[in-house]
Amino acid sequence: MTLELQMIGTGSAFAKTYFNNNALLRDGDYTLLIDCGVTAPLALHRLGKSFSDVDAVLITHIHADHVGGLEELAFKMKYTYKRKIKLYIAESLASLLWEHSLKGGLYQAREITRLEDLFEVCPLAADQPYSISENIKVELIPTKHIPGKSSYSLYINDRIFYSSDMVYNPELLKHLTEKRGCKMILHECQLEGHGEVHTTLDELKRLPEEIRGMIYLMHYGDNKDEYLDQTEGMTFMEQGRIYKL
Ligand SMILES: O=c1ccn([C@@H]2O[C@@H]3COP(=O)(O)O[C@H]3[C@H]2O)c(=O)[nH]1
Ligand SMILES: [Zn+2]
Ligand SMILES: [Zn+2]
Repeated sequence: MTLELQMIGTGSAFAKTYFNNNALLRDGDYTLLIDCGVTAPLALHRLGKSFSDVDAVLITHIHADHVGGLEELAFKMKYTYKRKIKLYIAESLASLLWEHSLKGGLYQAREITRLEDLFEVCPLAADQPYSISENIKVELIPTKHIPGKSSYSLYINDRIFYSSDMVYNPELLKHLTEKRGCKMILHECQLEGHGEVHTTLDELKRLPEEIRGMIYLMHYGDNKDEYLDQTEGMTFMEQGRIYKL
């Protein structure tokens, strides 16, 4: 079965010409939303879609470009579509997501007091594969992003690495490609400046050619087009395009 990946956004946190870096991963009729940032509702709308098309959501970490659309998702599911979808999230992040991010907007005395009142919460342990649908298997890989805060990359079906937000980690990319059969790398990419909490394009350019050939760049800034001929064989992911995996 061929999976389809469609980035509803490919932008960095504060990009304005691209939506937040969130994705739809489709397995036939089943649709997993990977991260749900502030711009996710509008991004879906622009593609002629809505949260009614989503069967489950997976969260990589708690930044607004990855979770800021969950309040709308939760309210729409509860009051409009009247269904509780699965929320896949690292066990270390579930209570933080509620207490530090969603409770302020979603809490309603008696009716909505916990994340479980809105979602079927599926806590994921790191470094273990989970079956999400018939043909989607996901493993969370803890990766460094913000000091002192947990953040996760995804390893999908033992062949696709989805970095989400992370600092440069060439050893991990080498390990995945050399020892774990990784064939495709969807990697965040900061175009300019120092990669204090992200991975820069200059850092990715240092990788061996055979790894660069597997890399699709995402989470980039508004001026991506200035870098089209400076990627050393890496490919910019296009927002909205459907990729067959
Ligand atoms: O120590 C910090 C923490 C945060 N930030 C900015 O806030 C953004 C939050 O979302 P993001 O993780 O996609 O990108 C982050 C950066 O743009 C930063 O530059 N340095
Ligand atoms: Zn981000
Ligand atoms: Zn982040």
